[in-house]
Amino acid sequence: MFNRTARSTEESGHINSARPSAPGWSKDGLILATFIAISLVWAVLGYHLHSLKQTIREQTHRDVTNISIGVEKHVERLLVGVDQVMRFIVDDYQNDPEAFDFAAWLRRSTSLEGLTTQVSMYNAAGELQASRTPPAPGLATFHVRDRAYFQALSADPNPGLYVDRTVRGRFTGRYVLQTARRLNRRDGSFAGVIVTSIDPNYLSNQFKAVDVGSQGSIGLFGYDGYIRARYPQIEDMYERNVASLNAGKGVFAHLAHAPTGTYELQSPFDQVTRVFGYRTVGSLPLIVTVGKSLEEVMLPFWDEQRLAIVAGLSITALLLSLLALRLRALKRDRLHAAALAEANQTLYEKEKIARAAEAHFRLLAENTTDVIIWCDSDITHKYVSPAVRNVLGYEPEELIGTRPLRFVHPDDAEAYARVLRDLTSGRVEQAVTAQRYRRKDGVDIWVEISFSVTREAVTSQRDGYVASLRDITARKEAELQIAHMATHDALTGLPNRLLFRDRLSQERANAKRHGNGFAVLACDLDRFKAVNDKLGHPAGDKLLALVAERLTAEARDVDTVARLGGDEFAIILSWVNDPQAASLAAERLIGALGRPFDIDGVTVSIGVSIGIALASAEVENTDSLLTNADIALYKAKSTGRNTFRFYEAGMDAMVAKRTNLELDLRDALQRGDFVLHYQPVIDLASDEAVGFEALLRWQHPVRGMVSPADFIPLAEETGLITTLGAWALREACREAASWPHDLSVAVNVSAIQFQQPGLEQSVMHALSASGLPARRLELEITESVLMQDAQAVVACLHRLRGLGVRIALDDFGTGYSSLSYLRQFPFDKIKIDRSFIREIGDPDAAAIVRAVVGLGTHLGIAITAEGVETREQLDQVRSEGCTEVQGFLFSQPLPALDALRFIDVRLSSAA
Ligand SMILES: Nc1nc2c(ncn2[C@@H]2O[C@@H]3COP(=O)(O)O[C@H]4[C@@H](O)[C@H](n5cnc6c(=O)[nH]c(N)nc65)O[C@@H]4COP(=O)(O)O[C@H]3[C@H]2O)c(=O)[nH]1
Repeated sequence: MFNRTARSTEESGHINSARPSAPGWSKDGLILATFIAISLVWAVLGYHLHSLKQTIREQTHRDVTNISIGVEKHVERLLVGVDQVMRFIVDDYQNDPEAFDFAAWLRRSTSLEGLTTQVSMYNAAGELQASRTPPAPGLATFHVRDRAYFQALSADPNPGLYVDRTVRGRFTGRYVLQTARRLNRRDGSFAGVIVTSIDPNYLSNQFKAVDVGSQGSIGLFGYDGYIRARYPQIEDMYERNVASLNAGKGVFAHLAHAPTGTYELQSPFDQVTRVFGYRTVGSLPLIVTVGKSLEEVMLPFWDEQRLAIVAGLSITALLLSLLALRLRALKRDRLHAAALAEANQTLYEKEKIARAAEAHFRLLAENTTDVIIWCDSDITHKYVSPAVRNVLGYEPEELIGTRPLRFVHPDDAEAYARVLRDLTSGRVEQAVTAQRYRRKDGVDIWVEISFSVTREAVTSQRDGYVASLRDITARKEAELQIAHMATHDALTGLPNRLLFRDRLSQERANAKRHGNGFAVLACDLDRFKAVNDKLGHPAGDKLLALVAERLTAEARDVDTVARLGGDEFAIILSWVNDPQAASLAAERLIGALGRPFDIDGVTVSIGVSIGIALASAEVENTDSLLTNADIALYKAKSTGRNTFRFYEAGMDAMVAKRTNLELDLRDALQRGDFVLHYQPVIDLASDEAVGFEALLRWQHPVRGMVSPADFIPLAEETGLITTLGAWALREACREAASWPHDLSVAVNVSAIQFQQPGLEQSVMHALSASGLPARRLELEITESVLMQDAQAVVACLHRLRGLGVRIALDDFGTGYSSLSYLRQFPFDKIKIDRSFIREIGDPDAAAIVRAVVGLGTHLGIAITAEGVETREQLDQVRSEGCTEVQGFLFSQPLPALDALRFIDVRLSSAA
């Protein structure tokens, strides 16, 4: 187009002096032609502006449609992910309501953290049964019978997921988006509901990451017209019904005609007119809207319009001048023949005008940020505007004579060639396409190109194409980022639960096709919580990232390593046909995570427990595979950690039994089913009771008295020992404060209590609350306490000793390197384990007791013999030099009242 103009300019310059000006033109004809030309110029400019406006508008409609697809998919994945977990919980509950363990589900479903603020369960009367976070004191009796979801789910025996309004939550008073599912009893009757409270701010923040311009908006609505989440947020937005606010013109008016589409609307909230794309969210009763400000997207248009008006006015002025000149020339022609020279001059002026006109058109093309291109009918570049320097890094001249396909990324070349074929074959008049272009500096960028056919003015034959090309990399990257965010864990970059489940389905399809097996590994880090508590969350995050690196390094390319949430990872091992291959892989993973980690200069050691479920080509249900791997993981953790176990049939029942015991234990703590019994400690020099050892008893309403040997390990494993131990300390000190004659009380302290913060506070609190002098309290610890972080434990023991409390080493002789522990901390007492006393008739056992007594005497430590049952044993431990004894020979552990009576009897018999 521009080249053609240039050529004609040269030709007219050549005839300028030779050809008389427009012979045969009448005055009226000239005036008419000039006004037609002016009208044409304005018509062309008007048409150009009109089509540009249309293009921007249509492009914006396409943009908001594309972005709304991304946002809709993202929201759907999030909500379906939440619902998936709820469906698992509902299934698990309905399979066996009695064995159902809500707490265990919550621990396993850490993927809900962040997105959700609460997961809770209500009975058929709408009363709270359990929740992830306990209600604030004073809220314990609220009910949810008035909630819409409760009423809907209790009335409908077969409802799906119920998505409620965003309302103020009962637990926190903050706005939450509640989704709920119905729980049935075995007979199908209504048993209650499970409710997940989603943080609408979480969704708003995700929307914020999407580029919709500074005045754009993204909203999530329910079919009821209420806002579920929106960015930017507006005051009271959850209370406003958008359907009635925008009656007849908003998203709901359009939704009545089609589930997806676009529209334009002035927002009643901030009066901004936006182009909206809307879509229903999968099968959920929700709609997303994505809006871009019309004013914002039209900015390039207004610039272009200004330029066009300037150009139009200039051309008009020039044409009018030309007309005036021509009229004058005509007049002179008629006056005498010498007017020929003047007419030539007029021609020259005309030439100037034409040049100016071209210059103005060129100005238009050269001042837009889009690259304007004209190609001939062969799609060879004939004109390229200077904006190409910014967009592709080439000089315009470098592109002249080249063809577009040369610059396209090889992966996009085929699709692009198809579009160009559609144009050249005449199938279409216009085309808009987006693909990657390679810049001159080798960087690939995303560009969008709109082609329109141009036609020769006189014949209307196609003679080329005008194209405008713009850089849309930022928009594309935002779209790709949204897709990535929805399927990957932000911290480690590993696939998240959603993608993991997808890969699991693919793996199953592959296995079916090829007849191979595969394995699912559920991995849980050991001692991760301790690192997190001790070094803080940023250190915990770094550790998780390093763990992800090591797991990925151990896996093969065909395997999938995913982070399911918290310290929970999962791996799909492809093409695994025998357990041995899975064992080897698990051993490698345990070895890799067993090596110490360096976190900002601090060396940290953790471990990993792994549950393995093997899948054959016939496996039907991929969900059960992960559940089975989880059950095997549970078994691995309970049998010692840093190990792996395969899933075996029947494990579920065993896990359920253990889970029941754990639940019982938690209930017992709340009901106060624990008591302390007291076993007297006898001083061998005076034969007097000098104190009592406090021993826990569980008075179970059904099982009767449960031995601590049965429940202490479980309490340690579940962390309940911290609460239980603190209670035992308070209770023992309270009881001992009422004993006469400075009798002391010994309390067992578990190794786990040393790993948790707060042990010293518990001891100080028990002493100050009871008024018991610290010297009358003795803490009994076992060697296992010193086997953990010995330095930290010894420091803690010193601080406890600083309070005046005495420290005894319990069960001495049952560990591995007992004597070395005696060097680490100056204990006040050693208690020789009763297994040695039972065997004391045996010369070897007697020799060991003698050695310990010798060591104790040498270090000035009192020695207690535990489990003395017979007079012979008493005589022997006395002759070996023990200073104190405990055992059934004197008394079984006694309830508190009997212990007091025991003291009275001893005192009166001594008197
Ligand atoms: N066969 C026999 N046994 C005797 C004799 N004299 C005492 N015993 C038993 O030996 C155990 C001594 O406690 P332990 O070694 O600290 O061993 C305790 C201790 O490790 C743990 N435990 C008990 N109460 C607590 C507590 O409050 N906190 C912690 N962390 N552990 C506790 O449970 C273990 C078992 O406690 P119990 O079943 O009460 O068992 C007690 C006691 O009843 C005897 O002459 N013959």
